[in-house]
Amino acid sequence: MRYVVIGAGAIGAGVGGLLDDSGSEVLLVARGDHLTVMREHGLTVRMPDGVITRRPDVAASPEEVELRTDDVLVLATKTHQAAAALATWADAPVHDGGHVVGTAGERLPLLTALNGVASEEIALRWFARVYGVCVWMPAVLAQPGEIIVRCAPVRAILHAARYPAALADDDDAAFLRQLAEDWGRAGIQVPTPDDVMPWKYRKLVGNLGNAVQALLGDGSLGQDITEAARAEAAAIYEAAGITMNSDESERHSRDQLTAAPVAGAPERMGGSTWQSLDRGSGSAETDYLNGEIVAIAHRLGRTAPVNAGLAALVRHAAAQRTKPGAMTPGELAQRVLGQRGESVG
Ligand SMILES: CC(C)(CO)C(=O)C(=O)O
Repeated sequence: MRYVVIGAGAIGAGVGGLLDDSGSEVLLVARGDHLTVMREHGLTVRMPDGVITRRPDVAASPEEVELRTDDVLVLATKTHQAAAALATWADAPVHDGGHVVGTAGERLPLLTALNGVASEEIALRWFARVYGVCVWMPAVLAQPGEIIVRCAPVRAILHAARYPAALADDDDAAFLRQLAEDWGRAGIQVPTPDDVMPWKYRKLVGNLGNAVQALLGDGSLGQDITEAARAEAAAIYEAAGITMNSDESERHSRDQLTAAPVAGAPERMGGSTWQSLDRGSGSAETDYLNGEIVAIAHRLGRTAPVNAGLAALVRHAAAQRTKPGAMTPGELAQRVLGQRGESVG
């Protein structure tokens, strides 16, 4: 199988670089300076236990790629960019023996390696075979062409399953076995639960703190605000009848993921929302993290003011290209908790 990674940022290029290094065929789709550097100098992945520089194939768009029937598409953009990326790739022709045998949307499996719980439904609009992925991979795009992967020897844990789970058949099981084998050689564990969504809903609760970390610049601050966002999510999940994995099973599944210092890594590094603000990218995926809780609440005729407040502040910070850490814990608590509490850090 060849892995075509659409959106080769921290997660996509991290996975792609490791797969390429362990003998899988890889093609990375990226843009801007990151693409230029990878084209000219290759992709460098720094890890706690070593550095690799690889030269996987790279491309900017489907026009530069001849898709094949053994391709697997790995979507690794942020969720707010997913629809545009998938619409670009869905109609790309797939070739076999010199003939076009269909489109990517009809023929190729698509993995949604993104945070949040929305990308699977988004993908079904264009792709017939969707596999949801719950991504645990602490990684940073440190500079164009260079990714920091922070864990060793296991680099990442990516639970994967057919979406929707009820469609899973023997072909899906065989495909996921092959995937787990290829990715396992790269140090990426791929557990294959029957249904990945309880994992993704649990991970989403963890990711509700990304906004707080990005706004305050430091994940150890504003714990009370993060807890309030998570408590609000738990109440909304319960009201909506959404099941998620227990804290214990999640902790247990991540037992083998150990972060360690990486030589040459920037001193200050945060999660994905922190990285979006730090890069001044103009947008962040918070509307699909904290905003997902707001959407579930609205579906029930309720509100989720803490998560709505965090999402609005990150939207504003991203649009203004404000760097992480522009707010104090007290200011943030005042804005999102109001009279309910005052964060002291
Ligand atoms: C926790 C982590 C780093 C794991 O993949 C993540 O989900 C994020 O940065 O958003």
